[in-house]
Amino acid sequence: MTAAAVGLSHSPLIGKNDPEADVLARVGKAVDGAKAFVRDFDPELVVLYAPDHYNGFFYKEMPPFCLATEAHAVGDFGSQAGPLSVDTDAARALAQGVLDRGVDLTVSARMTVDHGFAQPLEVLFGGIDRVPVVPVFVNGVATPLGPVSRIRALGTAVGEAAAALDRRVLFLASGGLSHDPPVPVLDGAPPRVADALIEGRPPTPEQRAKGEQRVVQAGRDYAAGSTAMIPVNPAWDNRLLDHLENGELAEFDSWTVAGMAREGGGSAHEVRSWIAAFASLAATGPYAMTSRFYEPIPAWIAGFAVATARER
Ligand SMILES: O=C(O)/C=C/c1cccc(O)c1O
Ligand SMILES: [Fe+2]
Repeated sequence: MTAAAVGLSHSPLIGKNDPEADVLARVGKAVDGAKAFVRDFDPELVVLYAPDHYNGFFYKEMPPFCLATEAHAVGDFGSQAGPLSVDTDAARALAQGVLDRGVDLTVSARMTVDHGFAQPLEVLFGGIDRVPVVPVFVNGVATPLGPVSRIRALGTAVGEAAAALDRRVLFLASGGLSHDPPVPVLDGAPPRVADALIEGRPPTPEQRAKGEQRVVQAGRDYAAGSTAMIPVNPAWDNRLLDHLENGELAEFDSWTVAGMAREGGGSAHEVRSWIAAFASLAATGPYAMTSRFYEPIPAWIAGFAVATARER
């Protein structure tokens, strides 16, 4: 088995609320580097760790993580809609392998995903149906959240199970780093919002457009500095990237949910996808980070990072 990893921040505001041209050019160069890395690695299977933003997972049942044997994207914020090219046999094998290793994985035979999954597949592969993929939802938004050590355990178990597949496997992380977008919170929500977060009734096109416009406006406010949201935290983000680069994954076990939210904002928990992906790569052997890009981009409500890594 050969393994590699890519971490890529997502933002639904890309292309809708863009920063200055020089920032865009630097991001474009980093993304082009990641694309070349992926092309060169030529994965036979992508294990994609990503969060959801109340499009697929709701409080009626909210697992800490869940692996899909089939998945379709809703197409929020203009992302691609439709079925993902899930490798169902590989997904079943990984699910069994993770459960055999004592991690209580939930499985979905019809997962609904949003831009968190669609965007990295579109950016790196040109579409959500171009490469065999095993989607793994990692809750990074809906509290309560469990200890980060369990995410590391999930990533390790997936990596060990993937090693048995004897294929070129790319572990791909979508999300984070520090950011505090206006994703709704159940605690204290008015009854109508609480009901939507619990039941997950699909929004009408008008409701979806209104919700998306709210996020676009929040990005404008964030960029203008006139907001109550927790600012992007480059020091915290770079500490995370340092630990990933140095293979110090056990360091994350002492990171607390409250501390992460305080330092990185309500959606900083999306870094769980990164921790899972790098734990998977580490489980296959020693690795080296081969590229690392970071920039705070308030217009996208994102501590925006792109990193690539492969086994030594
Ligand atoms: O409201 C949403 O669905 C998502 C918002 C958002 C904004 C910026 C960065 C992210 O990672 C997000 O999920
Ligand atoms: Fe997100």
